[in-house]
Amino acid sequence: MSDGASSPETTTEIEEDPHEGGFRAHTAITTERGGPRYGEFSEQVRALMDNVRYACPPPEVADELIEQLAAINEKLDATRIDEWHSPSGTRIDLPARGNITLPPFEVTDVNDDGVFATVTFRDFHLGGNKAAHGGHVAVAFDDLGGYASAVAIQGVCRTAYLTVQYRSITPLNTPLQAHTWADRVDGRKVFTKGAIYDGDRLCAEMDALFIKLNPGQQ
Ligand SMILES: CCCCCCCC(=O)SCCNC(=O)CCNC(=O)[C@H](O)C(C)(C)COP(=O)(O)OP(=O)(O)OC[C@H]1O[C@@H](n2cnc3c(N)ncnc32)[C@H](O)[C@@H]1OP(=O)(O)O
Repeated sequence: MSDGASSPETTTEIEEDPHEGGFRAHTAITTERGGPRYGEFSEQVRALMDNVRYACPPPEVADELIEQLAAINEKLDATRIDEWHSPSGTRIDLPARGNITLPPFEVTDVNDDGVFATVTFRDFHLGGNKAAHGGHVAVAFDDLGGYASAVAIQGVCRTAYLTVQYRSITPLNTPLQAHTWADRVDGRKVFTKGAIYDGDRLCAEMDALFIKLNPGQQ
């Protein structure tokens, strides 16, 4: 029995050696984890997060929702698995690789000029007065910057620092153009830049350092 708040005791570890450092698992990339409806499932969770951000449930509705959510959490708790085999983060066919903790993005191109993506901040990502929260903007940059760094240096990187210049309001529920690229590589260091635009308008810029992990490095 679980209260649904946290339940690591039920997380199933799969017996193999899935880890060689960083984010890299030995497990195969597959778009089949979670089944054919995992994308719909993720979208329902995102819709829940959006609705909760704006919801003001009257007490009787809250009573009902608490029961329903507790039942859902109990059901989900029973399906927990280790991070390497979880579909979230590995479903490369879905927005943000199926990771609902990231603002949903779709990578449109990866080439010598870097990574190009469309990112949409949703109601859940509200900072205030219809604008995206700056932290969520940084999350998008971290992931897409990490991607550009990994491509540039052909290895897994971790963020050493990441700064964001917020140039103008980043709107919600608007497909925005994101671009991240390796500006300079020096040994294991990838100096990476990024920008998010709403059409011609610059919303934010990133200046970051990603470090290529050594073999086995966490
Ligand atoms: C596709 C999916 C993409 C997903 C991307 C998501 C990325 C993330 O969010 S990672 C999570 C956030 N980051 C972290 O938790 C990292 C925590 N920090 C660390 O683990 C370590 O400090 C780490 C790995 C960054 C560097 O440590 P280590 O490998 O020992 O390197 P270290 O020898 O200290 O430094 C290497 C070089 O970088 C430089 N350096 C390291 N950190 C910094 C820094 N913050 N500022 C400036 N320079 C730095 C060092 O001076 C050194 O330079 P040089 O080679 O010229 O002497």
